[in-house]
Order: sequence, then C-alpha cells, then structure tokens
Amino acid sequence: MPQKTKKTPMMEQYLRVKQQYPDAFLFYRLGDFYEMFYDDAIKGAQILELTLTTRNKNAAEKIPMCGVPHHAAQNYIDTLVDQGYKVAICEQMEDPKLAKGMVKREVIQVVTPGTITDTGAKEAKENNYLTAIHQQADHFGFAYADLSTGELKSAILDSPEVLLNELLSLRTKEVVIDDSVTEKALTVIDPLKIMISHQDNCQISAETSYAMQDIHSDLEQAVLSHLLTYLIRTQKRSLGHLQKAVHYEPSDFLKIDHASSRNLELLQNNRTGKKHGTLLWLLDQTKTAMGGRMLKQWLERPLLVIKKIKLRQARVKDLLDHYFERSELRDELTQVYDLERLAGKVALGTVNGRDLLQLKQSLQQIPKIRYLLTTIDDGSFKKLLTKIDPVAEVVDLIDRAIVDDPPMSVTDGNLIKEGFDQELDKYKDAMKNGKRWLAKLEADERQATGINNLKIGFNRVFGYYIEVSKANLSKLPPDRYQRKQTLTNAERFITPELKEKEDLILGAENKAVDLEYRLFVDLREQIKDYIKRLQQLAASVAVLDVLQSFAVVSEQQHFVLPELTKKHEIEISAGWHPVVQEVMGQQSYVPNDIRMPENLNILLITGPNMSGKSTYMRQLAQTVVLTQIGCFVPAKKAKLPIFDQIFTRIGAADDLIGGQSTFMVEMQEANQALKHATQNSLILFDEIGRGTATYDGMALAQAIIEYVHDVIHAKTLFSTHYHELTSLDQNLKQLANVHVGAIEKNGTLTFLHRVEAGPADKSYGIHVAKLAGMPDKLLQRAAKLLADLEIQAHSSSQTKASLHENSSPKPEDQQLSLFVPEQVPLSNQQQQVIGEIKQADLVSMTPLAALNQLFKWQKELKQK
Ligand SMILES: Nc1ncnc2c1ncn2[C@@H]1O[C@H](COP(=O)(O)OP(=O)(O)OP(=O)(O)O)[C@@H](O)[C@H]1O
Repeated sequence: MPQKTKKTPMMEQYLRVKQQYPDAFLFYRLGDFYEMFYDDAIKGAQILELTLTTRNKNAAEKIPMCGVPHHAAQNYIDTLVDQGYKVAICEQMEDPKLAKGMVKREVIQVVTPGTITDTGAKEAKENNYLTAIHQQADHFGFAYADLSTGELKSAILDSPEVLLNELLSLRTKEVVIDDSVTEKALTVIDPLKIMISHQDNCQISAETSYAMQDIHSDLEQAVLSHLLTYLIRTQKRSLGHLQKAVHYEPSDFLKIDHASSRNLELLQNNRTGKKHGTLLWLLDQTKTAMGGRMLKQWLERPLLVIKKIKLRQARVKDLLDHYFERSELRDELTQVYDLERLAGKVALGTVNGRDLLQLKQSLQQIPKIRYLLTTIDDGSFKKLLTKIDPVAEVVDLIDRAIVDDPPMSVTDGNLIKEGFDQELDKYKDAMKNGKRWLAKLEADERQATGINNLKIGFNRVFGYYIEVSKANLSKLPPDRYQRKQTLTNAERFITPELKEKEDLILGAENKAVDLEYRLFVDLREQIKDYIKRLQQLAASVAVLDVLQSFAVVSEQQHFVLPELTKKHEIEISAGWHPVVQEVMGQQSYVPNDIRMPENLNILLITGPNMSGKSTYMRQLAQTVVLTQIGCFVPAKKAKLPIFDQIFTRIGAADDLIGGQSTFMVEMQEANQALKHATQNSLILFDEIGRGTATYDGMALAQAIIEYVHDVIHAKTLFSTHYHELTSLDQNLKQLANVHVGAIEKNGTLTFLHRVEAGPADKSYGIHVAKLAGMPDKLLQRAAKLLADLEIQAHSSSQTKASLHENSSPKPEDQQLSLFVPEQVPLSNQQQQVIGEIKQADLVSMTPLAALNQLFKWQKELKQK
C-alpha cells in the first residue's frame, strides 16, 4: 500500500483514480504502455508473468510497477478477467504533446467477467450473462443481461433454492448485489465461486427507464435498476441495444433442477464436463451462433403450453417435409453471421468495417431465406415470416459506404467507397493526382539525368525523396538536389517542388483519414436506428435455425412426432435413449417400450447391474424434454402428457454445495422430489437407499415408494436391487414390476437390455464383479457367502412378517458385513463407562468439562 510520502503529480492522479476502483486492476495509460503500480503491479506481474520493476529507484518510497504495451493489452485483460478479476482501463483523454500540465486521464471502461462482449469464436454459441439480485424478505428480485446480445430478463424467485438453480443454469460468472441481500442468501451464492459485485446507489436515466418500461413489480424494478446502473458505471458507453426487460416466470417452463439436468446430461457430460455425449450435442445441427445459443435456452426451458409445443412441432414437420428447400435453407443460414452480436457491437461502438460487411452479407441472405420459408410454409410459419425482415435500408447504407475489403482498424482510412462523399473524393483525387505527378516526376528526372534506376520513395521521417545509387551520383546536376540521407549504396535527395507536392499529398491523406473515420462513425450512428429491427430479425433467424436443426436430427435419427395427451398416460413403443444409441450405434441398441396407463404410476425396475436400468429411465426423461421443446422423439410411436417438473436421483452426483456425503445428497435430491413433485411431475429414482445399510436403505426405499404412490401420484420410475420390494405390487395398485432381462449360461452373463414385465429373479452382482475382473478367490468367497445368506434369509422369512407389512428390521440386521467380527462380552469397566455416558447431562456441561469427562472415560477404558 502507498505510504504517506510526497507524491509526484502523476502518482497523485493515479491514486485518485485507483481510489474509485479498489476492486479492479487499474491499467493506467502512460504513452505506449498501460502501467500498474503498487499491489496491482505485484499481483499483476505474478499472474501475467511480467517483469516487476520500480518507478522511482532512487527515492525513499519505491513504487512497484509493471506494464503491458497498449497494442497487446487485450490479451492481458482477457487473462485477468478469465481468472475472475476486473480491469479498469484508464486512458489519456488528451494528446500529451498538447496538454498543459498533467495529461487528463479517465477510466473509459471496467472490464468484468459478466460484461465481456468479445467472447471469441470458441464461445460463439454461449451466452455471457451478468446477473443481479435484490432481496425482500424471502423473495428475490432477479435479473440477467447479456451485454453482447442485448438480452435482458427479470423474475421474482421465491426461495434460495430457485435462486441457486437460476444462477447455475445461466452459468453466470458475475452477480451484482446491493445491501438488501442478506448474509444467509450470500451463503447460497458463495460456493458457486462467481464474482460478487456491489452496486448500491442506483441512477435512473432515460436509457434505464426505457429498459424497465414493461416491468411493473417493485422487486424487479429494484433489481433491474441496480443491474443497469452497474452496467452504465462499468461500460461508460451507450447501451442502446439493451432490449426492454422481459419478465419471466420460472413456473412457465418445465422445471428441471440443476442436479437433474446434470443427471440427465442435457447440456453437460457428467464425466468430461463437455458438450460431447449430451442431448445438446445430439441436437445441435444449428448453422448460426444465434441458433446455437437459442437451442441451449430452449433445452433449459422446455415448454408447458400445448399450443406452443404444437406450433413448434408443426414447424418442424413442415421443414421435415421439404428436404430440398431445407437443405438450401441450411446453406443460406451458414452465411448468416452473428447478427445479434453484430448489432450489439454497433450499439457499443466496437464495430469495424469488416463487421459491417458481415452484417451486410448476412442481411443479403434474408430475402432468399424468406423466399425458401414461404415455399416450406404450410401455415405454421406465418407469424415468424412477418419478423424475417431483410432490413434493406442497412444493406443499402453499408453497401454505399464501405469498400469490399476494409482493414481491421477504423482509424487508418481505406474504409469508405469512392462516390460516397464528395469531400472525401476530393482528397482522394488530390492524393491520386499527387501520386500521378510523382510518377511523372520520376520519369522526367530519369530522362533529364539519364539515370535509369533513379526512383522516388517515401518514408515517415523524411517524407518523399529521390534516391540515386552511389555509382550514378556524378550524373546529377550540381544545385537542384538537396541531400537528405546517405545509405550504403545510395543517397537520398529532395527538391523544393517535391516538398511542395508532398505537403499537398500528405495533407490530403491526413484529411482523408480523419474524414473517413468521421463518416464511419456517422454511418454507425445511422445503423443504430435499426438495432431493434436487427434484434428482432436475429431472434427469428435463431428460432428458424433451431427448428431446422430439430428437423435434420429428427430425420437422421428416425424420430417420430409425439402425440400430446391430456390424459395421465405414457405410451412409448420401441423407444431408445438417443445419445446412448448414437454413441454405441444403432445395430447394437435394443429398443424398449414404456407403458404407463392412467391407473399405473410407478414402474419398479429390477435387473442385474449394467443391464440398462438407468438408461431406460433416462430415455424417458429425455423423451419428455424432447417433446416439450417441440422436437420429435426417439421411438416408433409415442404418446405423452405434458409434465410440469422432472426430478431425478440417478448415479453418484457430485456434491455441488460441498461437504455432504453421497447418502446425504441422495436423500436431499429425493426430498426435493417428495416436497415439490405434483401429480403431473416425472420422478426417476435410481437405486434409492443404496448409500446406507441394507435394511435402512430398503425401509427408506419402500417408504418413499409408498409415499409417491399414496400421496403424490406422479409417474415414477424406480430402479432397485432390493428384490424384496418387488412384492409391493400386491398391495400397491398403481405399481407394476418390470425387469431388464439377462441370461446366465455356464457362469457367464449375457445382458439382453430388454425390459419385460414382472420382477427379475436375481441380482447377478457377483457376475458383474467377475466382468470387472475381480480375483477368482474373492469371487468364490462371495458366492459362498451369498449362498449362506440366502439360506438364512429363507429360513427367517418363514417367521418374519414381510417388510412391506410394517415390520421394522431388527437393529442387529441393519449392517450386513462380509467379515462379521467375533462377539466378545463387555467387561464390567466397559459396562460402567457405558452407563455413565448414558447418564451424563451433556446439555448443562461446559465444553471443557465434557472434554475432561471424555478424557476420564478414555483412561478408564485403557486401564481394562
Ligand atoms: N437398450 C439397450 N440396448 C443396448 N445397450 C444398452 C441398452 N441399455 C443400456 N445399454 C448398455 O448398458 C450399459 C449399462 O447401462 P445402465 O447404466 O443403464 O445399467 P444399469 O442397469 O443402470 O446398471 P447399474 O445397476 O450398475 O447402475 C450402458 O452403458 C449401455 O452401453
């Protein structure tokens, strides 16, 4: 930290600015470098691998310093932001050569993880959401924005769990809070390791009021105003492309909590964390980045309203029925760039000539796309067609102004077409004439001197010059040439008339470059007026792209149009798990039926390990999701109701919140379902109870099944290895057994992967252990123990009441162990200690007294 010694005016200025941005690295522009000082420098040098120096080596206070060249700053900024830091960019606001006294400097932007707009090609199909929270009692105003696309949404969330779910599914990197957010709520956010930024005082401007126009609740207005204030404070530029905030209700969509979405591998592969091997991966045949992002959003929020689902289905069907037009449409879409982000760049002022050409090229595809869509349309695309607007005015503006091959930079000229602006044409003419004059001068001089290799050149230091090789110097007339520079083999000269022309040419060039920049900015401002139309077009193209992607996948994968029913029944013939089949190949996959008529709510699935129970369960969930996003589904025939929520408890999920045992996570996930599921939900429970002792687990599993059966009535698939549970079908009318078949022959097991009615006859766990390559000796021992246990179970079952008739397992049965310890009777001493422990009044004991007591008991036991 800076000490209290006298500072130079520049360091005083630095500290004044830094004080306003204590949570960001301050990149302080000094000539061609951005410099960091003090702690920023120490930490920055370490992260960015820069050399740490000191600013004033000889002074008493040494100021740590490091810097990056301004032209390479972007990479360094990206690295810092990627690692979860903010960077405040402080620029020189005047030309140092012209400044009187200290050069004026200002922070022009704070780059933060949630506000990056240039996410690069790798993340083109990802949104980068900045989120915000405002709390009132147990309710949260919640909002999110993607600065690169202008999307802005808000909602009221009524519990910390829903909040956590929204934050997780949006994969936000930064959340803005104000002081309404309680410590308790922060403990929900903390483990997610996202950046928490604070914004307390809200400023309402014309821009922010516009964005909040359609939002009426106080809670959402509060959260939007601090989100928008934060954006204005960090971006310090126009946010004109932010769309009007749209209110959404999480309950308007099929609810799949984050754990279930992970279990089902909708967007993320559980093993690799990547897209490969997920439903998103299978479905993504989109051709545009906008379509890619939209597909993800649809997968995250499947629909509930039959009418909306049917509209998507009808559109997919129209696209499916028109193979050739669809292929052409796909070709056209390939040539559409990211309109949404291009519009964002126009608004943010970061667009360059090449971006504008991409915008023009994309818009030029639209009439053809429109035409193709009208030929495909059988009525379903009527409304979408009205929004596919080619914004011809923008094409015309760009076409008239921008050359066909503009440079990256917008400040170096060569951007604007001839004929666009008279004044610019004049300068360009002057430049051209000047150059023609130079060419003529070169020819004349060659003739006059007889030096054939005499040439006219240009460099930044001397301007235009005449170059003559040393061998020819003697041929030059003595007075006319003024020597300027000597090279090894040549001399360079100027003449008064050459200097005069040079002023004209260079003057025209500078003026042309300045004017081109002004014309470019002007054009950018004109295009800004069309941003809303461009955004509407982008959203419609994105929708079309996702729909064509559904059509392509449905065709390639032989999906069928599912029938939506208002009855509480599921009927799937020859269905399959689309991702597993895609990975393993169609030949080897065994399709299966799922039949759950109105009077059957629970399927209890048994079968060996590895036989396909989880796959069967996930297959149903993925089919439900596919149905409710409007896609066709993997089956020969499918009839499904609309589900409101999907709950899963499958596999050993990692514990996101941290520190809980697998069994605890298992119980929490099951509890989520039991608490929130309705009759219209889908529940998948995979081997509930296996995380604890056998009878404990079995008892819990039975109680859960009974609860779902009697209280919730949701369609439920429940897989289990507890064969005892299969007799539940005798008492529970809405439960049926199915099993996944396997054949055992000569001690080897063949999985059939076919789901059939009735319970499995045994578990085959030892066969699977054999498949896993366990030692023979161990397997023989296990087989022997199993046989003994089965005999014991058989004899005790004759006397014991059956488990589902409310018998509770005896405590000594609770933990089955392969290696039962020898039973040794307790000593008197031990019994006495146990007695004392039972008696001890722990509530009124101080921690120290308890510790002393424990110490005493331990000593007594050791004395035994
Ligand atoms: N219908 C099917 N046709 C062909 N192969 C299948 C089918 N279903 C599953 N499989 C294959 O069997 C493997 C195991 O499936 P799955 O994980 O669903 O078994 P499981 O019965 O749930 O096992 P466990 O009880 O050990 O959890 C899958 O990875 C897949 O390769």
